[in-house]
Amino acid sequence: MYVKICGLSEPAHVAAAVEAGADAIGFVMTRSPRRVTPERAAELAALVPAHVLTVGVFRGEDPETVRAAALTSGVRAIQLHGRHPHADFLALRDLGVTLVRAVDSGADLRCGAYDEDLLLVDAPHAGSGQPWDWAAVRGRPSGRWLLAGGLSPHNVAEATAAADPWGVDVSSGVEVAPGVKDPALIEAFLKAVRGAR
Ligand SMILES: O=C(O)c1ccccc1N[C@@H]1O[C@H](COP(=O)(O)O)[C@@H](O)[C@H]1O
Repeated sequence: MYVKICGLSEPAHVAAAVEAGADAIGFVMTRSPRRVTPERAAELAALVPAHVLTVGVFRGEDPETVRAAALTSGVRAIQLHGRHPHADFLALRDLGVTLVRAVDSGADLRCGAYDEDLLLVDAPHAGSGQPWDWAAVRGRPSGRWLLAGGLSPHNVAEATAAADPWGVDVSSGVEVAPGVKDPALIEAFLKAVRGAR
């Protein structure tokens, strides 16, 4: 099971996620309690070994703004929330990074329908930490897709059993306060996922 830990802003928490075995690490570069500047994301991304994917998270920004932030930060993937049109994914294709389309369950759930590489199926309010009806998407997404939205060390096994995703993504569920990660919760999340299958 592929695991992304999102919304990191401190070197110690990046190290904790890498040490725990995360496959991908996200830096939020849009309005959020977890927001980091592209320059800060670059400092954090430099601490991440090559086998771990670095992801810049955006919501609703135009492709040129996303492009500039991705180039400054050096992230190797771009995650777009907010029902971006297909044209926005095509406009970023030449960057040569992994493109992640983040949607709620009412969207087109075919990974690749917008020329993205990964699909992320999230709660209606991304980053809110609110669990939702994960079972409702079981069997609907196609291709490589991540389940997100209200996951935590306590419920991720239940969520993966319900939705049968290719991977999972967590932010609030490994925090002690909005934007404040807890290394012990990051480790517990990875253990819960790896033990879930
Ligand atoms: O984390 C945020 O604040 C955020 C802001 C804007 C877009 C996406 C955001 N986070 C993403 O939300 C999901 C799940 O978060 P949670 O575990 O429910 O808190 C995850 O993909 C984050 O990347």
